[in-house]
Amino acid sequence: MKLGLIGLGKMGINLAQNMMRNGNEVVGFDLDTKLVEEAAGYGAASASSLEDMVSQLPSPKIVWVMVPAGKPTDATVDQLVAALDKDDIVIDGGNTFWKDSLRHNRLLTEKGVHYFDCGSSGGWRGALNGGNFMIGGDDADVFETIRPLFEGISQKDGYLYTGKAGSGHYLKMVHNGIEYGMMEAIGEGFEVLQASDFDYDNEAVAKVWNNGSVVRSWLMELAEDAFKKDPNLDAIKGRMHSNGEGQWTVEDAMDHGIPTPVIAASVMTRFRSMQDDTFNGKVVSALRNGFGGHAMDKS
Ligand SMILES: O=C(O)[C@H](O)[C@@H](O)[C@H](O)[C@H](O)COP(=O)(O)O
Repeated sequence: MKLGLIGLGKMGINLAQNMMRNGNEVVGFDLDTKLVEEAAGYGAASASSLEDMVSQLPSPKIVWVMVPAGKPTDATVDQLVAALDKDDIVIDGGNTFWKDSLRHNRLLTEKGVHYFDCGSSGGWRGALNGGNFMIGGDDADVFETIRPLFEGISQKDGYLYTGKAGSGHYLKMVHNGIEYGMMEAIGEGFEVLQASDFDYDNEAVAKVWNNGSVVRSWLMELAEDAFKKDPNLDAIKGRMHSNGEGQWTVEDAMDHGIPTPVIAASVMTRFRSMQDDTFNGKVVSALRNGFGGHAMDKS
């Protein structure tokens, strides 16, 4: 099929190649013209604006949005509401917060445009070679018209139509909550090994665990790769950025009264990692000193 792709960053440009390799025609658009040229080098048709991209598509038009979640996706959806017509299709492949997806669904549906919220997993490698997709959307029949696209760009059994709008991005949010907890457990385990009385080779440990152990996994393979390049990760800081999905998972769990201590702790640990010092620590230190005369480290 022929479709427009907005957002040719590291996910989008790889997805474009994957789509074209699987028999689709892609019209690529990005605010960065260099990325549009790069996509053209892989065989995508170029668009100079979102409207130009839309004008190059046959009806019903299919547009895949692959821009950062939040304001950039909001702005893109607003433009698409203006540029598209009844029966056109929008697929948001980004990590949009599911309640924003519901709002986007409302905006597009009012115009008769079908909306699919698609959680995309597997990183840039998956986008390029076969990814994993969780797709929500109110109209199951319309999903059938875009199923062949997912059949081509996914790993075998690597996509799922999850039901009504919002359910795709919701599922991806929970996936990422799990991802936070798994990575935190791996990180903690290696920190214990680092501090132990024994002399472990991190790469060798990750490697042996990747061959038949219960904790073998893609994340452990990525750990093995990282330790191979830098045995004690001396070149990087332990600051853990986050895009929000772990936090959203915990917030939604709390709304439902569901305890998620592992995911919650992993979110808090990420936040703590971004601070050089804490006011909390200063307060506790001052209190210990107050009641027990315990030592305080001066700043
Ligand atoms: O499944 C995936 O392929 C990843 O989860 C991907 O979506 C992305 O790398 C995360 O959004 C990072 O999320 P954090 O920045 O919150 O760790």
